[in-house]
Amino acid sequence: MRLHLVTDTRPGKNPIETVAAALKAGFDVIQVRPEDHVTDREAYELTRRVLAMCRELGRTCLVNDRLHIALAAGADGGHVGADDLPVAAARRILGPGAILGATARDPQTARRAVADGASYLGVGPAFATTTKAGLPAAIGPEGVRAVAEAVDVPVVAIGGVTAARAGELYAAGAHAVAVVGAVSGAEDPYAAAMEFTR
Ligand SMILES: Cc1ncc(COP(=O)(O)OP(=O)(O)O)c(N)n1
Ligand SMILES: Cc1ncsc1CCOP(=O)(O)O
Ligand SMILES: [Mg+2]
Repeated sequence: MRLHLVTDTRPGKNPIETVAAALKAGFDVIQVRPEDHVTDREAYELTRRVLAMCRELGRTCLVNDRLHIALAAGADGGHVGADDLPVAAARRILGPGAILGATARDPQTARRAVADGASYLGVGPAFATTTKAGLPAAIGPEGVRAVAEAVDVPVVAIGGVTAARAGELYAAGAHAVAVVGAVSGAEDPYAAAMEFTR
């Protein structure tokens, strides 16, 4: 699970086209991240389509925030952060076998999340991003390293990740990087995704 694509469901974006490009380029994990304006029905239908695409290639499909949709669609797991269900509650809902990601920006939060049942940590924003508003300052590769050294689960660096800068994050101990804009905002999403797999 070294390359995660997180879907972009903002108006004007085409998440299915971006997911297809990322899968073709070799991304291992797709996280369906429905924006707030997306209804549960739409999020469910998007997840079913993405899951079918992942299943064909043996890749992993996760759902951000909306764990009932992860369960209903039969996805591999979900991801929660500070404004979502607590990690322990999310684990109870998803069950022991599911993949459960949790957001952590510092070692203390990271250790707590792992103790509560997280199977990987989403860590960031690694670099400045315009994709999500209201985030704290970027923690940089050194912030990612601090979390990676504190836990024994995979760390997934997120936020402002480009193909050019992914190497710094792997070098800092990130097991994987998660990407939104660098692929979904590209004129040619497949070419952009291939930059990562190269
Ligand atoms: C891999 C990964 N890491 C972090 C996040 C962010 O989750 P969260 O803090 O709950 O913010 P939202 O994505 O829900 O806006 C993530 N989605 N994936
Ligand atoms: C959801 C989220 N959580 C922290 S940064 C981020 C958005 C990352 O998007 P991008 O890859 O376009 O910077
Ligand atoms: Mg969330």
